[in-house]
Amino acid sequence: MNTILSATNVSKIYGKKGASTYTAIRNLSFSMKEGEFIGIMGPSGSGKTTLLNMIATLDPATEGDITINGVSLSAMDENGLSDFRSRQLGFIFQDFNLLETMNAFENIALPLSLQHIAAPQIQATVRQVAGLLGIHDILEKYPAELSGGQKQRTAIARALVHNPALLLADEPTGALDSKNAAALLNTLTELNRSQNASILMVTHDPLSASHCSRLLFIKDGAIAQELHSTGTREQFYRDILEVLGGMDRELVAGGRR
Ligand SMILES: Nc1ncnc2c1ncn2[C@@H]1O[C@H](COP(=O)(O)OP(=O)(O)OP(=O)(O)O)[C@@H](O)[C@H]1O
Repeated sequence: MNTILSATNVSKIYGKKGASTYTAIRNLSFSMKEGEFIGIMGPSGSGKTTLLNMIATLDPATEGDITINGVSLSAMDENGLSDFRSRQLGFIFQDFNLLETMNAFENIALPLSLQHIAAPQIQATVRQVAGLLGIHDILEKYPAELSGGQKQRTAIARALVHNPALLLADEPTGALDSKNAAALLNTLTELNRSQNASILMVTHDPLSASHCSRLLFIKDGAIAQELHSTGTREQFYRDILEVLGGMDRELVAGGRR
């Protein structure tokens, strides 16, 4: 299996040298194979969003390098990164980020329209992805006319339509009720299994995390622990709670020192 993502000795230091600086990610390395569903967990302020932003090509690493689909991010300039982002990455945001003035079809088509792909091909691709997500009958509707679940499926379709190498999700269930959260996680799991989609998801929620095949626990900007799903999802959920309990106990003990 191909390596889809590798981070090598990556550090992120906020602030200018000489002035006060803060090391949010320190010398972190990991790699991800095509078709993995990786979750990133960790306490507030541990560096999860910082790491995701670097992988998303939105913020450069201060040290080290990130390679996605064989391409080194540090070797590209702003234009190269922007082009790479729109072709190789798919984003699922907590609040969907659908454009209210466009209907579902146009929202889903956006990544393809930006790449100037011909209209007949856009039609065919959007309809195929909409079929995969069961939303082919709502394509003419505007976001205001969609249910929460339909908005979420539209957002996933938009993240997938250009067949990205890597799907990035930041707390994707954060704004959803438990029914829609479960539906979203089932959809991601299904995409991972049936389409071999590579998914990297930041989450605080142990239940969401239990859908992943592997979890990285970040603490103080470094990987403190890794957990693989080997048995059932229920067992994985229990293992996650155990690790989180251990991290909480350490934090409390650290606070008492
Ligand atoms: N632009 C910035 N300048 C300075 N420090 C920053 C900046 N962005 C983040 N930080 C600091 O880096 C650390 C990691 O932040 P980050 O947002 O990555 O944490 P997180 O794990 O995603 O937290 P949360 O779970 O609360 O979203 C925090 O201590 C934060 O204050």
